[in-house]
Amino acid sequence: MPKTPTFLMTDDSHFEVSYKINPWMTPEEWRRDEVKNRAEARHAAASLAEALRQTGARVVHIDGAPGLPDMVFPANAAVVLDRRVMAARFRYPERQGEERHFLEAFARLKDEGAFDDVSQMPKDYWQEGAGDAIFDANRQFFWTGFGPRSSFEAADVLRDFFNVPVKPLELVSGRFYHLDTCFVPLSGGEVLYYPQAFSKASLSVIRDHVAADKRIEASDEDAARFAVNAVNIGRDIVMAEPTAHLADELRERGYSVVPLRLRPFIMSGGGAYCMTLRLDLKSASATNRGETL
Ligand SMILES: NC(=[NH2+])NCCC[C@H](N)C(=O)O
Repeated sequence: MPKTPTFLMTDDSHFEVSYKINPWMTPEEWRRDEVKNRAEARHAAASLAEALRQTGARVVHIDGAPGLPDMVFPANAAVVLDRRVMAARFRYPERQGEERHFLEAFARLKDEGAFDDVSQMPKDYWQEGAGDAIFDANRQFFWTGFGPRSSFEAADVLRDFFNVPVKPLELVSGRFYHLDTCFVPLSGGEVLYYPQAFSKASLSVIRDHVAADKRIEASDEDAARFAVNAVNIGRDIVMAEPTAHLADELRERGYSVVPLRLRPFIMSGGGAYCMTLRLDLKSASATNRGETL
C-alpha cells in the first residue's frame, strides 16, 4: 500500500528576519513593514501546508521557539531516510540554538513510532540537514551540498549512516548557500538546477549522472524567486511562484505546478522545500528488505 507522504513544518509564530547570515536577509527591511510581513508570513505558511495536503500529503507541525526565527526551515534540521534521523549541526551560532529543540521534537516523533533511531552529526562537522542532502529516489543516492554551510566530509558520515551513496556538489555562490536553493531532482528523473551556483567540477558531476534531456536549467529570475526550492510529490510540484517560462516547461513535462506567494520567507533566503522536512522517504534497498514504515 502506498504510504502517505509526510512533512514536518514548524509553527511560524516566531518567524522574523532579525539577523543576517545570508545575502537575502535584511533585518532593516523586515522591520520597515513588520506587521505586514508577519501577516503575510502567516498566510504563506498556511497556504504551503494546505497545498501539501491538497496533493494528499500529511503535515505534522511542531512549535517554534522565541529568538529562533529560522526554525521555520526544518529542512535544515536533519536528514531523514528509512526511519532514521541524522540531526544537523548548524554552522552559524544564530541557528545553533535550534538543534536542541529539533532533537526534542525528533525524540518525541520516535516515541510516537515515526522513527527507529535518532542520531546527531558528530561535532567536528557542519551539516545543515536536507537543505544540503537531497535524496534522489530515481538514482538512489544523496546529492549533498558543501561549501557555504555544510562540510565536504559530512557527506561520508551520511553515506555510512544511511548506507547509500553520496554525490557531493560544491556550492560557489553566497546567494545559493544550500543545495536546495539551486537543485531539485524530480520524480520523472529530471533535475531542475541553477548552473551558476555550482563549481565547474560539480557541474560535470551533475552532467555525468543526469542525461541532457533530463536537465532543466533554471534562469536567474527563477533562482531569485526561489522556484528551484520546490517540493515534488509524484507529479505535483509545490513551489514559490515560477516564471511563466519555467511553469510551461514543467507542465510540458507532465507536472502539475502549484505556485505559492512566499515573499516573507524569501526575505530570509528560503522557499517551499526548506519550510518542510520530508519524514517518510525510503530507499529501495530498505523497501526490498521489506522493512515496514
Ligand atoms: N534550506 C534552506 N534553503 N533553508 C533556508 C534557510 C534560511 C535561513 N535564514 C538561513 O540562512 O539559514
